[in-house]
Amino acid sequence: MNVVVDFAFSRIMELCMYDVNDFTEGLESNPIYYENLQLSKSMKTFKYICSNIPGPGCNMDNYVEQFCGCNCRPNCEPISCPCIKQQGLNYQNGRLLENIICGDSSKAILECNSKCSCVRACSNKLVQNGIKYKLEVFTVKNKGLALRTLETIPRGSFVCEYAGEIVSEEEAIKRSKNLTKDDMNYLFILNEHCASGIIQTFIDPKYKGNIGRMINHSCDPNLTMYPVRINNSIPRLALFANTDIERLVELSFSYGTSSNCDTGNKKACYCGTAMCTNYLPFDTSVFL
Ligand SMILES: C[S@@+](CC[C@H](N)C(=O)[O-])C[C@H]1O[C@@H](n2cnc3c(N)ncnc32)[C@H](O)[C@@H]1O
Repeated sequence: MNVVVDFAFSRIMELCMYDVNDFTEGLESNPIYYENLQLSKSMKTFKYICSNIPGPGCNMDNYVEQFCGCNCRPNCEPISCPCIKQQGLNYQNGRLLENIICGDSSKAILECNSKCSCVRACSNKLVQNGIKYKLEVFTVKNKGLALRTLETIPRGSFVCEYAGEIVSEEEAIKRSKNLTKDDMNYLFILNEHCASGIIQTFIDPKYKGNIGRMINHSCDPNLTMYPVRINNSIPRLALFANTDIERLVELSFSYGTSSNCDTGNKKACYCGTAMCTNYLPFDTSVFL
């Protein structure tokens, strides 16, 4: 009991002492700095969270711990661990497997969970252990704020999640209705194609979110997003390096493929890559 109290006390002390320029308010294991930035109005009421939380309309039934745990100790072996055997191997040496990076985007990534007996450093626990690389928020012409790395990130490494409030479709539509062409859009709609149809997950880090909300779109991105499941069926949107990323390079992922709107909401893309399609991808389904 004392240990728990001591731990809680030292955590409170840590939080009281976090650097004022730490975007994560001391909540991530490494501070993520931003200096001399013009923060938009919405940033002043923004609350940092490390991973998804249920927002308005979220189905709480999906939030309970749903998966069984393994009894592997201390680490999991691919041939014997039931979690790995269920969905296949995901990581090797702390990186996403090459065959997943090279295109098996349909593979379900299931990590060991809080019911498992394996250690925190288990080879099947990566996303849940949080951000490892030193990152920095900075400003880019025409794109607003952005995120870059302060150290080299090898291909296949986990960088961060795109985390926010999980909201219902109705709430997503409500939040999108008031957006003008000039507003930044943070709502991400994940469409997962499965045997029973398309499962949609609406993640909005506008008011409550993690550092992933600072990452801009690129038509030739250096990060790729994979849905990862840990304790329940709600996907965590994990961003992995799809190439070696040098120090000070801006991090980017593709917001999607569709730019199928003629609603006047089309927004110019300033990713500046040779592959640029000139417009940001745009999912019209919630902009009715
Ligand atoms: C998730 S936010 C990214 C962080 C944002 N730049 C900020 O300052 O908070 C998405 C918004 O950033 C801007 N953005 C992202 N990528 C862009 C790009 N390639 N070109 C132009 N604007 C971009 C758009 O306004 C978009 O709606």
